[in-house]
Order: sequence, then C-alpha cells, then structure tokens
Amino acid sequence: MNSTSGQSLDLPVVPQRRALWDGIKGIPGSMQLVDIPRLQNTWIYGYVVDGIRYLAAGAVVDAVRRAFVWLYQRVKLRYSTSAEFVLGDPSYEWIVLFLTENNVWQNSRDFRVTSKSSKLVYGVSVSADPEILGSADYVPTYESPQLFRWRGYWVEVQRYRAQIQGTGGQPQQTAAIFLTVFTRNLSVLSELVEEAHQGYQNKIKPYVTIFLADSPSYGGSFLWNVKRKPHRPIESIILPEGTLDDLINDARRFFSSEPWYHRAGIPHRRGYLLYGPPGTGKSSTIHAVAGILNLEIHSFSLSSAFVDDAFLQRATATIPKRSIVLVEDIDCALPSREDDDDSDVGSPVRHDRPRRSGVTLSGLLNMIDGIGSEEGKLFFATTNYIDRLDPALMRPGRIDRRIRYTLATGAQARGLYERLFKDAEVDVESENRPSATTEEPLSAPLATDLEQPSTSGPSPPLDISPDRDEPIIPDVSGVSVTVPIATADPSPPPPSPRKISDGQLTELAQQFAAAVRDYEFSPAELQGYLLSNRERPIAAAAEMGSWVAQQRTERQEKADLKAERKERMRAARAKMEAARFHQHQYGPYPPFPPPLPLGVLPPPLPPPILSPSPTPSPPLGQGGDADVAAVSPAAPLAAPTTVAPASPLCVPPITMPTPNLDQPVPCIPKLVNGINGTS
Ligand SMILES: Nc1ncnc2c1ncn2[C@@H]1O[C@H](COP(=O)(O)OP(=O)(O)OP(=O)(O)O)[C@@H](O)[C@H]1O
Repeated sequence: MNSTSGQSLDLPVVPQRRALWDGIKGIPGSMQLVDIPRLQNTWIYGYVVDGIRYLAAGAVVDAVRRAFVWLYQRVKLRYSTSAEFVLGDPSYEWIVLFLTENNVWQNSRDFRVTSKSSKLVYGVSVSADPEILGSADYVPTYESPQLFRWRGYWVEVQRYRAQIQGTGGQPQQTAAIFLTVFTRNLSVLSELVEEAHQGYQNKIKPYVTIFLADSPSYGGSFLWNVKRKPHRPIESIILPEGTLDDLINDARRFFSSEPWYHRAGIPHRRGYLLYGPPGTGKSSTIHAVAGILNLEIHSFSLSSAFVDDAFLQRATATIPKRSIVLVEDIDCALPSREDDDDSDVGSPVRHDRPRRSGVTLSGLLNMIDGIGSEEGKLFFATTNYIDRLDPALMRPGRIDRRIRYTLATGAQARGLYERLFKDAEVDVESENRPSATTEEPLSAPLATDLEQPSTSGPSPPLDISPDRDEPIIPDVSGVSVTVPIATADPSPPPPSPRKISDGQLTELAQQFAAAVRDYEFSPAELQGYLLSNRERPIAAAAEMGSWVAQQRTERQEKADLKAERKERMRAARAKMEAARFHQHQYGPYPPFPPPLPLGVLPPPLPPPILSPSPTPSPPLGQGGDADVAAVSPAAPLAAPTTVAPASPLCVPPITMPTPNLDQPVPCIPKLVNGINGTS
C-alpha cells in the first residue's frame, strides 16, 4: 500500500518502483507500460518537478551573475588603469611592501612565509610579540581580490599565477600581482608606483639589497632571489690607507659625470676587478661601497649550472640603473683562451680544469658590453687568480681599475684587533677561561707566571688571590688592568668587568700584531682567531704567539703531505710510462696457441727455470719501490726461450717468439686495476 497518495494500488511500493524502471528501460518485466496519470500521484513525481524548478532558478541566477561580471569587466576596462608586477622583478618587492604598509593584507588569509635574512620586516607581523616569531617573514599573497582606498581612489589588488619566458625560451610559471586603480587618469597609477618605490627605498635605506641570480625552484621562476644585509661600516674594513677612499671617490665621480659620458659617446659604465687571496676583504669592500653609495647589488655566480649566456643576457637586462653588477670568482667558470692554448704545450693543471658553467667567454663579454649593462652601472668582478683571466676580459672599458688585495700586514692586524676590541670589557673570569681554539685548558693560576710574561706561549692566568687588594691582570706586554675587589669577605663576589682604555687597546693591538709576520695570514684568519677570543682581549694578544706557532706547524704538515702526495703521483706516472715503454718495445703479449682438437693432449711444458732472487718480492701493491723494480729486468736468462718470473708482478712463464740474446728480456708488469697491481 502506498500511504502517501491515499489511493490503493495493486502493487506494493518496491515492486512499483521496479515496474517504473523496467518500463522506462523497456525491459520486459511484470509491467510493460508505465501508467503516467497514475504516477502523477506518486512521491517521485514531486521530486522531478521540484528538480526542474531549481534548475531553472539556478540558470537564471547564473545568467544574472555572468551579466554582472560582463558589465563589471566593461566598466573596469573603461574606467580603470591597471599594472602587473611579476615576481622576481624588483618592482614586485616595492608593491608588496606598499600593500603591507597600507594594511591591505588585513583581509588576506594566504601568506608566503620566508625565512628572515635581516632585521627588516618585509611582510606583516602575525604576532603581537615580535620576539616570538622573529625568524619568519609573512608576506600576504593576495590570492583573492582585495579592494582598498588610496588617496580617494578605489584600488583592487589580486595575485595570480603567470607565465614568463624562462631559461632557454621555455615558458615558466611564476606569480604576479595585478593592480587596478578605478580611474581613467593614468598619472594616479604612476604616482602609486612611485610612492611604492620611494617607500621601499626609505625602508631599505639601512640595508644593502642583494639580488642573487637564481634558478627556477619548486615550479616557480625566481630570476632574482632577494637578500638584505645591514650596511657594512666602511671603517670596519682595514685596508692600506687610501684604498677605499679612492674607490668610493672614483665611483662617485662616475655617477656624477653621466652627461660627460653621453657627450663623449662612451657607454656609461665602469668596471672594477678586485683580486687577491681568499679572505682579504674583496666582497666586504663591495658591500661597503654599495651601502655608502646606496646601490643595489645584482650578483651572479657563473659556476651555477643554470647560468648560461642567455640567462646572463636576460638577467642583466632587468638590472635597474644605479646598481652594482657583481660577478664573484670570475675565474671559476671560464678557463681563459690562454689556458686553452696551454693545452697544446701540456700544462697539466690548467688543461685538466673543467668548464663548470654554460657561460662562454663571449657570453660574458657580451654581458659586460651589452645594452643591459650600460646606463650607470658599476661592474665588479672578484678573483683569487688574476693570471687565469683572459686579457679580453680585462681590457679598459670592461675593467677600468684593478685593486689588489694582499694577506694582512702588521698595520692591518693592529687595525683588526682595535676594531674588534674597541670598547671591550675585561672580565677576569673570561680571561682565565681557556681559549676556544686551545684544546687543553690552561693550567691553574700561578703567581710565578706573572713575573715572566711571554709573548709566544699561552697567556699567564690572572692572579685573583685574596691577599691582594686588587687582582692584577698579568702584564704580558706592559699592559695591566686592575679590577677592584672587596677584601673583607672570604668569598668575594666576582669583580665586575672593566672597559679597556684607549691606551691599553693600542698596546694590546701592538702586542698582537708583533706576533705575526707581514703577509702571512689573511685578515679573515686573524678575525677568526680574534672572534674565538672575543671575551678575552688580553689573553687573545698574549696567546697570539702560540696560535701562530700552531698555524705554522699545521701549514708545514699540510705542505709535507702535499709534497708527499705529489711525489707519489710522480712515481706512479713514471711507472706507467715505463710500462708503456716496454709494451711499445716488445709488443703485446704473444697470442695464445690455437685450441687443440678434441681428444689430443697438450705436450708437457718444460719445467720453468727459476732465477735465484736475493730478496723476496713484496706482495702486490705494497712496496712502492719493489713495484717499480718489477718493471726492470730481473735476472739473466738461463734458457733462451723462457722468461722466469722475478716478482709476483710478472706474468707466468711464457715462450717468447724471438728471443734476443743480446739483451736481457724484462718482465712485463701485470697491470690490474691500476698501476701497481692493487685491486
Ligand atoms: N681587510 C679586511 N678588513 C676587515 N675585515 C676583513 C678584511 N678582509 C677580510 N675580512 C673579514 O673576513 C671575512 C671574509 O672577507 P671577504 O668575504 O670580504 O673576503 P674575500 O676576499 O671576498 O674572500 P673570497 O675571495 O674567499 O671571497 C669577512 O668576515 C670580513 O669581515
């Protein structure tokens, strides 16, 4: 019975549905035809009708929505101006900062989280307490459109995925911000962009912005990876007097003489090459110059696998005016043309040096000379090996000035010490603590040490015996620092740290510098030592002598090891040559005799005649000299056709095809897995 219709039907509900289904599908069953008028009164009819009504209503709503969007787009196109900012371009950074400053992010629920590389808060602060989340930057992504008012105009911002031409012309995915200002006045948009740029410049003033040429990562395309570093104070770089001032004045003159360059028809760019050993301050100089002249650095690493000529061209074209174009370790990627020529004369070191990037010399020259590198840009290159650079790279116009960096002089060592310990505090406890570079802790305080200060050994520990009124920090260089302590208390509180005076600082710095020879250590090495003794200025100066001695020993050991390795290589090469010589002289091993027919036994071999060996041969690969000796003739032959093995390196006795009785027949070394038979 169907209880909903109120009518009585012959079939129960479930068979009735089945009958309907069968009728529709035309499957023969209990009912062949569906009785429609009867079905009108069933529950299913109501569902169908309601469904059709909803569909119709949905279609109407959708049509209205589409009409509205269409209208909105028409109005937007007609009464708005828009701009696109692509991720990787510096302007993207301006606009993100502008939006952040204008609190547009408030409705945003999507953030790009990046690790913070400087104190600059670039995105938004998601926590009230900046200490809690200080390591990450939350930059709103504006995935959904956001509307805000700026100077009385409505502005819409939306971020979306865009496609740009990537490395090798391949399209690559990246992100872009699309900004629409609802006005037909184009100047409003340009004012907004200019304000964004100005705000960005003001915000980053205390920082040097470094754009590192980067490869596409996780599906996106980052042409430039942005980092910021606080300005490096120029006085923190200790170089021979006048070096930095000259450089800065030269760069200033260059920027102020743009009209002159144009009048003279010379491209407005200037190139500097900073060369010298590692850790002598080349990169630091460039950062300091960028800070002083308020320039951005666009840095390339030519040894990166993704950097090729096309990449260089594309990247330099995006570098704005008043920037530094920096190529670090320019020698790494490019063997010079002279190196290539060297290969003819067999220079092993240079010949073996592989090319490590897709950049060619001409690609690099084009980058320096090209359109993108003109217009007020400084080109800086650094290298540890100036002799490896191609002369074409260094011609004036590409490199206008070369600045040489050397290992530290005494004056530089003094300057480094003074820079690091200026206004330092002397703390007795820290001074007595062993240095981080010293493996053994210093011995217990001894009063006798105080009388015989030494400039080469570890510093004498401090005397803080209670029978003195004041502990005297040992005068290791004529410098003594007195720290007042209380006398009455048997366990006096530790004396409070005292500032080093200027006079003491100078004396300590002199003591420190006296322990090193000129041009022996790089400033970076000296800085490393001083940093490990940051809280012990007096001990740092006193212990410098022992550190220097230790460094010299280590260097000597390294040099000995290197020489030994070189000697081993030379011996191995000589052995190889000898083996080749003998192969060449006596031909390859004789061919094996043809196989015997089945059933025929081989003739018995004559017994080998063993020559007496005065000393037993060492096992394979163990005695370097013995292995070499195996190449030389072993013993006079007792039989004209048989060679006796003189060492395990010899092949088993073989019958020589044409014995030469005038010469002793040598053993042919068995070359297995290398040159000396080791496996
Ligand atoms: N002349 C210097 N004055 C002050 N600090 C220096 C000097 N030279 C090096 N340093 C310090 O040593 C460290 C390394 O310096 P930097 O990176 O500038 O050397 P570099 O010559 O560029 O080395 P590399 O050739 O290996 O790139 C820095 O922390 C820097 O502070």
